Amino acid sequence: MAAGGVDVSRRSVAAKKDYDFYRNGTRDAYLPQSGRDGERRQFKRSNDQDLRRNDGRHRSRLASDKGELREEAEVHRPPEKKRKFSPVVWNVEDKVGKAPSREKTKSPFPIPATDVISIAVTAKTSSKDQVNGVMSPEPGYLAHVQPLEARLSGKHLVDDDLEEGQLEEEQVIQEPALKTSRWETGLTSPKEELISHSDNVSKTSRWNRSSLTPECEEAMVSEEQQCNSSGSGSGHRSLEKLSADEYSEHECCSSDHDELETEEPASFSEGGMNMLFGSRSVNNFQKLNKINEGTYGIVYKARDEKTKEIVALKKIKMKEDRFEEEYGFPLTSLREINILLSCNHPSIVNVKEVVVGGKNESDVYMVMEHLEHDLRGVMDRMKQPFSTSEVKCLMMQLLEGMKYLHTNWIIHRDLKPSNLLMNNAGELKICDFGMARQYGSPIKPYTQMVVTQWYRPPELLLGAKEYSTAVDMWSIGCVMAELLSQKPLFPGKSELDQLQKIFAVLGTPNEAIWPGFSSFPNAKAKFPAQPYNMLRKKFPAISFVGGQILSERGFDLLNGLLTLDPEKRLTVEEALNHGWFREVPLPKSKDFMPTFPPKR
Ligand SMILES: Nc1ncnc2c1ncn2[C@@H]1O[C@H](COP(=O)(O)OP(=O)(O)OP(=O)(O)O)[C@@H](O)[C@H]1O
Repeated sequence: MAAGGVDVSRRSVAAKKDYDFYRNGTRDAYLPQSGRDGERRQFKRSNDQDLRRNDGRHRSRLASDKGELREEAEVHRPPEKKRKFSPVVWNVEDKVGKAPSREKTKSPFPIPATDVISIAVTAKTSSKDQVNGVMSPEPGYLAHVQPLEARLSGKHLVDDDLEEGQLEEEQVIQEPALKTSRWETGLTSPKEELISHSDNVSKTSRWNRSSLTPECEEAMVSEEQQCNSSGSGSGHRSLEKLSADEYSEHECCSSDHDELETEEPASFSEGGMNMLFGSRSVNNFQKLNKINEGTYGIVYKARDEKTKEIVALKKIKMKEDRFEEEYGFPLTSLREINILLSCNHPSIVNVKEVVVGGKNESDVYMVMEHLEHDLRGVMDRMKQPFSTSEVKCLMMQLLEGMKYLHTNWIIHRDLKPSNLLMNNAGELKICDFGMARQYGSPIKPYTQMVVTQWYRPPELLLGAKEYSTAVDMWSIGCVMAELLSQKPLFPGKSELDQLQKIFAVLGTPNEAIWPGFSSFPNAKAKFPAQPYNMLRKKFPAISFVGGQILSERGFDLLNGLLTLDPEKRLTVEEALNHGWFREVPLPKSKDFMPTFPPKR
């Protein structure tokens, strides 16, 4: 194989042999029928097209041509999913760019002013950027809690009064609308239908935009400063300016700082978000010990005094300094609560309710099911890596959870071992949805400053602004590698170092390997030429020293997840259907997964 000029495209038949060599280090070692390509071919026969659509991987085909988009949009509607709550609605008003109508959105419930807890959701423009919302005066138990954005959205779910002409264009462009939300199987109750709206939402809000897609989520609260204030936020800088010691901590990741940078400037009037009316007090819980402290919250183990159930309480860290550019309730937490309240899957941590109180009356806590461990802690304490069948058990659960999210148009954007909880019943659950967001079509530019650096895919490191579910699949590949070897695969010290580490193992890409690579903003950096894929060396099929081995199929799955070109990277469906999970050793039953002593 000629170095540097090899087309290793998985779609290129002509280059297949070279490609096999590139992937495996040797031509002979690759057995297509038993490997992933075999699996993928088999899998694709059935519904490859649908899967790709469900997985948002066809984004590059979403051109601006309206006719084309209509066609795409029609097939984009995801299947209905079982969720805890049906409607999650963002700026439904904005589809026609009109100011909200108070008549239509007034809550039918009388709101006792004294009982309302007001939380300022603010951002760059501080006290100006506040949104009001009111939840119904029902008890704050989960079954009655409406997703927060819905409470904030300030608009009836379906605006029947919209003029046809006004909607038409948006419908053509962005069919998978939340107007007919993917979670909306019909409006379930008057309470869900009616969302009160603040008098204070400005007509000139930048969120009054014409979008019906799930990205409307962005529209509800200003978020510009979320990332910059975060202790772990890395902020976006060019690769050239980065040096290794700028990353003192590997867990650097920031929020959607610039996701709305193309939006109009915010203009909001004063207000409060009266969203927690009726929520229980945190005094109903006895705090037992602090489990962990993250960027956005402090997590406690606690006991529900009433039910005696052990739970995890995540206290949302408020941005308290009014003179800072942002203060108030962090958008990331709002997103996290909303998404987690909506999700219902065994591999996704269950948020039971939101409670308030504590030292400050306005403290907000998420009440979650409690899991004893996270994978980071477990791996740090294990004497040897998980066995192959244990890795399969964990990977299956992770992929099932991710399939649920991707099918519901949610990208997690921060998958890493510390965000994968595990209990002594062998269950794995995905947590920390602070970075998660919904996506839609056409894909809009999002911030690339997501995903903790070690688990961040090359397209983000190279500066891609348009991305989708493939970013999670890369992180899953990194997690799989770490589960097998018990050490991080790409522990980069800076973004540049991160890319160099990736290319050193997977090969330096070029236009043949990854069409479009050279047009990424950060692709101009001089990367050392590495023409071969060295991944197999790290995960050998045979070990003479008794180390972990990875079968041909296992390697094929790992290599498919860690594919540089996101267009060619495995989708969650493809990964789940991979033959590795069906070959011996089979995935271990959860009942037989190892248990671990509690953390000290
Ligand atoms: N439901 C839970 N049960 C037990 N432990 C949990 C639970 N949720 C979170 N934790 C622990 O708390 C840690 C931090 O939680 P989480 O990641 O949600 O906080 P965060 O502030 O968003 O963190 P980050 O800084 O990564 O964004 C997790 O890594 C995990 O160890």
